[in-house]
Amino acid sequence: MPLVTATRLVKFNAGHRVYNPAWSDERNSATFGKCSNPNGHGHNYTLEITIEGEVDPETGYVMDLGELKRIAERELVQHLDHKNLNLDVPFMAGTIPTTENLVLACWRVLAPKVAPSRLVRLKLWETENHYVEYDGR
Ligand SMILES: Nc1nc2c(c(=O)[nH]1)N=C([C@H](O)[C@H](O)COP(=O)(O)OP(=O)(O)OP(=O)(O)O)CN2
Repeated sequence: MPLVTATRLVKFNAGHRVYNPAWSDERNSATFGKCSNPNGHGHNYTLEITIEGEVDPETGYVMDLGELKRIAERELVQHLDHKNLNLDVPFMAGTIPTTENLVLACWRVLAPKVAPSRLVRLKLWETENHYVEYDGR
């Protein structure tokens, strides 16, 4: 059977301070620049979620993208939206809240929830100018 991918976007906004707590303020500032501002800053994030599977002959769907939206909102968005990524989000605890660490955390949370489809790619936009991608490797 052919495998088809399907993608759903979800959006959330969140604040963070990008810094390594084991470092001095000077080293954080030299490494992370304005992103290490002690009072934080915020972003409007867009997460592109791509799943893969066989097309169900009865529905014509790989997976209902409305159902994928509901899963993503329940598992991710409600925990991230209007939150401080350094303080409020249990699945980000102990990590520097970079886009890379956030996409890895989103993968760990979401991958087990989309069966029998398979999560094959997450693309996370932090600003309109940059994004990271992860495919589970
Ligand atoms: N590899 C990464 N690099 C950077 C990350 C990251 O998560 N991974 N994050 C940041 C900061 O969070 C920063 O807030 C990004 O904002 P900004 O520099 O304003 O980003 P833009 O690309 O939109 O703006 P430009 O003016 O075009 O730089 C930095 N680096």
